[in-house]
Amino acid sequence: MKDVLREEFDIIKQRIRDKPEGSYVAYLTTDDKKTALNKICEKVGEEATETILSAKDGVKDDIIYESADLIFHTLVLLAYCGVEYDEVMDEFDRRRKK
Ligand SMILES: N=c1c2ncn([C@@H]3O[C@H](COP(=O)(O)OP(=O)(O)OP(=O)(O)O)[C@@H](O)[C@H]3O)c2ncn1[C@@H]1O[C@H](COP(=O)(O)O)[C@@H](O)[C@H]1O
Repeated sequence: MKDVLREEFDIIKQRIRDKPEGSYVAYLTTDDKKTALNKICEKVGEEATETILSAKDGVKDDIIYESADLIFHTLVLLAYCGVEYDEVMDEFDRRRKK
């Protein structure tokens, strides 16, 4: 099965590295480290709140849309902090009840 999240993570890393014109990820990550981290964390917090509100409203399409925003910004945070996708997957694997 195609691993869309892994592919997305690789694109995010490429955008952080190359900072192409018009890239949203580049916009979030181009400032000095403290500012960039604040910008990313603010988005993660905002999207978490929107996900919670959508769950409470109970509209499935909104929950999907907002949680995709949350997961996307979490991937940006991980990539910016130098965490590899596989390191998070390994942690899930470690927790899995065998
Ligand atoms: N998956 C995403 C993605 N998900 C969300 N976003 C952006 O995240 C921002 C979310 O901000 P807001 O919540 O304020 O905006 P909103 O969701 O439109 O509005 P509300 O939820 O507030 O109603 C928007 O600007 C979205 O465009 C994304 N921006 C980019 N990607 C992917 O990331 C990769 C790199 O993108 P670029 O860096 O733009 O090249 C590409 O594969 C893109 O498809």
